[in-house]
Amino acid sequence: VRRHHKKDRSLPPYPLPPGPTPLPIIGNIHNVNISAPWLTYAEWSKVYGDLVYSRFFNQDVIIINSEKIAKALLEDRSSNYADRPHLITNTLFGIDFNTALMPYGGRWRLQRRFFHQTFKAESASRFVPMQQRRIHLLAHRLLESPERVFEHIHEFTTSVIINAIYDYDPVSPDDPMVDIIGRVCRLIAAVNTPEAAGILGAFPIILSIPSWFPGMSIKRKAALARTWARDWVEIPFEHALRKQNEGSTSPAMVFDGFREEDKMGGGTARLQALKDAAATGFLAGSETSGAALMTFVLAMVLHPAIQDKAYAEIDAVVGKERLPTFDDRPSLPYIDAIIRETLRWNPVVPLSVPHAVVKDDVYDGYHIPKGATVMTNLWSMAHNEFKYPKPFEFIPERFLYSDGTLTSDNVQNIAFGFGRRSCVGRAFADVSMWYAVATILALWRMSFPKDELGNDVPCEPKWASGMTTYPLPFPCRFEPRMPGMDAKKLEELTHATSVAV
Ligand code: HEM
Repeated sequence: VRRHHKKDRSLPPYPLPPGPTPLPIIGNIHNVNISAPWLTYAEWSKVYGDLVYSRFFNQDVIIINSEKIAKALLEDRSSNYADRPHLITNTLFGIDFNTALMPYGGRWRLQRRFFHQTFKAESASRFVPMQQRRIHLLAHRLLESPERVFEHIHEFTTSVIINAIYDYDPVSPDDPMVDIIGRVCRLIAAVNTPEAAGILGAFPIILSIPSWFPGMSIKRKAALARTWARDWVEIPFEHALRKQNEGSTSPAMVFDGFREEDKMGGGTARLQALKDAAATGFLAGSETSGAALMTFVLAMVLHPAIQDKAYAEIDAVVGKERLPTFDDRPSLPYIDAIIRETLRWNPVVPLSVPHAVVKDDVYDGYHIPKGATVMTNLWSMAHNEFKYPKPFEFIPERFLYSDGTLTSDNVQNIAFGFGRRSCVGRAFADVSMWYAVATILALWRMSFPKDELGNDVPCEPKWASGMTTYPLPFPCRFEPRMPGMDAKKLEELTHATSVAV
């Protein structure tokens, strides 16, 4: 009774934002569509408005469904919303080194600085020749085995980021270095479900049950994940150290970090921060860009008329004697409109990465409690029908003025988040996406497979669910657009394509 009264006395003077009525103990978790929670939150916003309060077990959760509120809180009051939720599962699985998941503070700042010095737009431009080289390799792979398009996309996105971070150039789609990271991510994705995270967060005592106890296999898998996570941090870093000692002159995040260390005098904590940031970047950069490109392929297969418009633009500007280079970008606005629409149509990180509130706040007469988890519903913002009429349709023209030039809406927030924790790899991702989209459209016509009468056999794509969402591999056809295309002709085309700087 005393506790109850004490709680009453300390009730905030402002009400919490409106939201669904929670059940005792579990809160609102039973109402959420676990495979696509952003859809539930979008539904809630229709009933309760763009700022919604809910509770998952004992955790306060604030959901932001509009760009206006996201800017007001995450950007205008950025330091108060730059924390991340403290999840017990991050330590359990050995991924608490990850820049994207770590609390706001000195350790995060150090890691973010390493990212910034390598991936800010001026520095990221050093990677353009490497990105161009790897996209030409993707073109060759597509010519050899077009039916493995999604594997080739995965190889492209992982290879550009692992090159940019560690100066490591994978030689095949199943390169062992790439798999060092892939295997731990697959293991964690399989066991670290939102339900497991919610229950373990609310009742951490469960973790004191021995791992041999029925139902506690999560502890055994977590021990394996911790070992593999150490390999993920150490093994690629050792490769970069070797390359540095051999005198490599390629640009790479780890080398930039070493140079910074020489200036600052180094130190164990700084070296560890560099290792941890590098390992984070590999994960953060590969799956997201791959997800966006898989969405692009689906959109193209569904919209042959959009491909035709893109072909007309590319043929007029680039011609058929070479492939697009980054220098062509200003003359190819329709390609950029397609990329923006891809990122809007299916924001690949639909709920962004959750933020957390540093201290109590008041917004628009509502109390935002300290420690609350903040979900930024980027999906809702991307499907705001006032800003984007017919939001479920794929319409690149919404980003073009009637004279064909690009509008000022570059969907950066919707794709890459708001405030101090927004994506630090956006400039690099932007170039990789541009190269992939422009080169694929220069070379290929994409469609659904055909039946014996030559009609399209469309399929209903299934979507991956998790922190990133994208269409799972689906059957599609890649036919060369240029007559007589073979390995020799492609080689001539890539040879004729000067390296953009
Ligand atoms: C199309 C590709 C990409 C998309 C859509 C994307 C999207 C995002 C989003 C939505 C966030 C969360 C922002 C927030 O918390 O408000 C994020 C964070 C982050 N991204 Fe990306 N990203 C992409 C590519 C990359 C690349 C290539 C890198 C590495 C160079 C990268 C590194 C990071 C890091 C380190 C964070 C955490 C930032 C922090 O917590 O301070 N991302 N990204």
